[in-house]
Amino acid sequence: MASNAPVVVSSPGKVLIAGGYLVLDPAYSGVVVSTSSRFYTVIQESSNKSTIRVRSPQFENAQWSYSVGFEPSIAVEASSENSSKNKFVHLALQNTLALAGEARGVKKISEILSKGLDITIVGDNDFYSQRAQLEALGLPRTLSSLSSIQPFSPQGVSLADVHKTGLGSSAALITSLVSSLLLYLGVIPPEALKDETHEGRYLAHNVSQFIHCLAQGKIGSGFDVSAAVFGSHIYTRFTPAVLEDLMGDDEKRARALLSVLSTSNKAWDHRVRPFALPPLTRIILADVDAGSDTPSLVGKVLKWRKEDPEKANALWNALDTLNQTLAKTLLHLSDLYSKDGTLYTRTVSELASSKHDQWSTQAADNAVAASFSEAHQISEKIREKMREMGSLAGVPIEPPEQTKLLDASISQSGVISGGVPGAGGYDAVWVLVFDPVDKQGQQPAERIDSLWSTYKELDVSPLSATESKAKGIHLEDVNAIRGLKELL
Ligand SMILES: Nc1ncnc2c1ncn2[C@@H]1O[C@H](COP(=O)(O)OP(=O)(O)O)[C@@H](O)[C@H]1O
Ligand SMILES: C[C@@](O)(CCOP(=O)(O)OP(=O)(O)O)CC(=O)O
Repeated sequence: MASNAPVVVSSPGKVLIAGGYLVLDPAYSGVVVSTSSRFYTVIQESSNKSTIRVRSPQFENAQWSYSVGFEPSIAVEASSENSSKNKFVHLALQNTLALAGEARGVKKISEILSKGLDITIVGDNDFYSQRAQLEALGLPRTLSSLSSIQPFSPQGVSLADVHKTGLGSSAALITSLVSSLLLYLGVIPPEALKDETHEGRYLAHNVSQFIHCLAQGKIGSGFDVSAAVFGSHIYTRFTPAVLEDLMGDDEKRARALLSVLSTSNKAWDHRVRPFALPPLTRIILADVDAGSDTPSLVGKVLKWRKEDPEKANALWNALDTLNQTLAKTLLHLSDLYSKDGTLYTRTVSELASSKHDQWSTQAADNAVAASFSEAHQISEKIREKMREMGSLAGVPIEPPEQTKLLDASISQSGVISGGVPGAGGYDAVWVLVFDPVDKQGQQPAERIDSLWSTYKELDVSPLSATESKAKGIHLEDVNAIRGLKELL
């Protein structure tokens, strides 16, 4: 695929709307929504022989040079002149190039790299808190203010100091970087990034999943990488054993990269089942300025599960049933839309201007209203169980401050449901609102926007993301992405 035109590959961020903690266990599944906010990797040919230069122009001190050696095997070495390190980028280059060498032969890869590469990486503004930008512009923290910030806005800090919003920057970054390299080096064809079921996409998944685990130093559930590759879906994790051999030992890694990561390796047993939010709805995410440390929450919940397996398993089974019912109900709404779009569209317009506790009148003889009402009730039960898990494990999964914010949000007219994403904690919430075709009067999204921007008890800032319907990794045209070409 090496050519003079830049290769641009994007990958979306994620929100785990149901299945936090449970998704760590292959016996359960999580519902993950991919976001319109994406990471973009641009690869251009350079004139520096066997040198790879990587830039992240949104950050200070974020330019790294690597030399590539081909004898006795492919080795990517960071230049001693680099003023900072980027472990994620370095491991992605080393392992993707090594795998490409195995797949296509080292000679072929050295030919492609004979001119060197210039790589630019950027993430949409949503991945990093825009509070400082809004303040500098004198703008309130609203959805419309966010649209006035320049794309890929410079953060004025180094990567180590940036405030992340929880959309999974490292998973989206690794996935877009690995996929763009696989494409550039001719390991996968462009079709792999267009066709949802192409084998090349599965390879991009396995390689990205592995490199992300290696960079994080642990084998996580992988729902974030999976969302970056496949878009919104119901995710069941892979058994960690598939990656164990590659994790520690450099020797084994050098010998077995392709055989372990190959799509023909039956040990990859993750499952990706279709999911999408219902038509005429919109997810709205908030970054709450009160951080939580996901690994420490996870550690405590897993410790509790080990200590009190009977209670924990009963709670997890009950939660899983609710999570799967929520997914089914939301998917059923898409079916109802396909069967009778007129009824669906009219019902959404009606429900959009009333609160959830008033929907029961319509629900009696209207399947669309009944399903939305059910979705509301199930997600409230999920919140209840997540709070129960938090109090049993002694961790703030949906702490009282977040309960208050969510209750105030969900009681607005036209709001279907909400919760704390992923591991929960203090740092984020999501809500699902109606987005009707006929937009008369104040819209549900505007109600949320106004509630959050005047909310006094927590510092809440919306993100601009909606659900990405483009299924995961996407091959882009550099001219079609606002603000991208100017950064190259
Ligand atoms: N724009 C970027 N350019 C290069 N590397 C990035 C960028 N954004 C994030 N990263 C990499 O991802 C790492 C952050 O990973 P992590 O703390 O796991 O974040 P997250 O929770 O968002 O996935 C950074 O240290 C850096 O290596
Ligand atoms: C607890 C979990 O199941 C979900 C965590 O989801 P988050 O979206 O909260 O994760 P971070 O991106 O690390 O903040 C752990 C896991 O599945 O890895």
